[in-house]
Amino acid sequence: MTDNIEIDIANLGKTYRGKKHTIVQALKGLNIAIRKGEVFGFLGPNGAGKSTTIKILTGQIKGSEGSATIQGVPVEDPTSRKKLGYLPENPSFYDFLTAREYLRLVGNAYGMSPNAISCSTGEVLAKLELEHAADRPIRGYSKGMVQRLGLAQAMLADPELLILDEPMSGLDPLGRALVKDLIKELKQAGKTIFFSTHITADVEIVCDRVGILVGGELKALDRVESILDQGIDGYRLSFAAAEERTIEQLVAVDELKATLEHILAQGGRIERIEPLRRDLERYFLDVVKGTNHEHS
Ligand SMILES: Nc1ncnc2c1ncn2[C@@H]1O[C@H](COP(=O)(O)OP(=O)(O)OP(=O)(O)O)[C@@H](O)[C@H]1O
Repeated sequence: MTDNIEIDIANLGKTYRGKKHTIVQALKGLNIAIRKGEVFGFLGPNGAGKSTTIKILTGQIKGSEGSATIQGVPVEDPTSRKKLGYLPENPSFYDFLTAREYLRLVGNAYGMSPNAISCSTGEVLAKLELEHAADRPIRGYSKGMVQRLGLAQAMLADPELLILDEPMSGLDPLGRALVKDLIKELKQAGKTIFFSTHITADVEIVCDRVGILVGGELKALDRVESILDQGIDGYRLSFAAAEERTIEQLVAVDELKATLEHILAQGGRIERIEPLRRDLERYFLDVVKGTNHEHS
């Protein structure tokens, strides 16, 4: 293990034993090393094993095989969670409390001083645009407000590492944009963020790397930039045949060379070659359907 690894997941497996002796292999031989300061998107369809991984990392359940460490400390050891902020998949709170009262409870659990709790509460409520509702019981909050309070409590103790299970879930477009900006801000402050989602657009904008989990197995692991660079599906070619107006044509990757040679041989003029990039959504669908075999 090197010093700049924040989360190290090695050969992690999880088997659930269900009713009537059914067995669900939710995770199989998972290997991921998350670097300090990295924003990592853990992408996968429903039932892929994302929450299972996160529950193991946060000590709520035990893996069946392999190991996981946070800052070198095994996740079975509660001290591994000292500098961790966590947002569960469906956060729920004592809804008779107000947000401010709830955050005081969380701050106490982190061992923060009353002064630090009060300062940080003001900051996180402002960042998540919940100031106006800070002194209202949580029971009156909308779903999006509850989700934002979940993020506020994860950030309260200014943790070095944030593990967020579907942070954009239940948020409207404004809420999603707010959370994406927040993740970018946390990254700039040097935090490490590991978050799960099944929405590729969330990953494309804020993540450095993405891991795609399907049926408990990691099917792809790469930098978002590299995925977007590799993914050229074809070209939009603009050319003018001798003395004629510009024509646009879609050309497959393996036909580009021959098409260009043909146009030039006929005395045509190439005006523009625009690569048609495969976005992360397309890449994700290809991986999930098993048509993409680029692993790294
Ligand atoms: N306590 C449990 N007992 C039995 N099977 C379980 C249990 N928890 C999860 N599973 C099964 O393990 C698999 C992985 O579930 P998990 O919740 O980790 O997926 P996920 O990727 O988080 O899905 P989603 O995006 O729907 O939240 C699923 O087949 C699920 O049914």
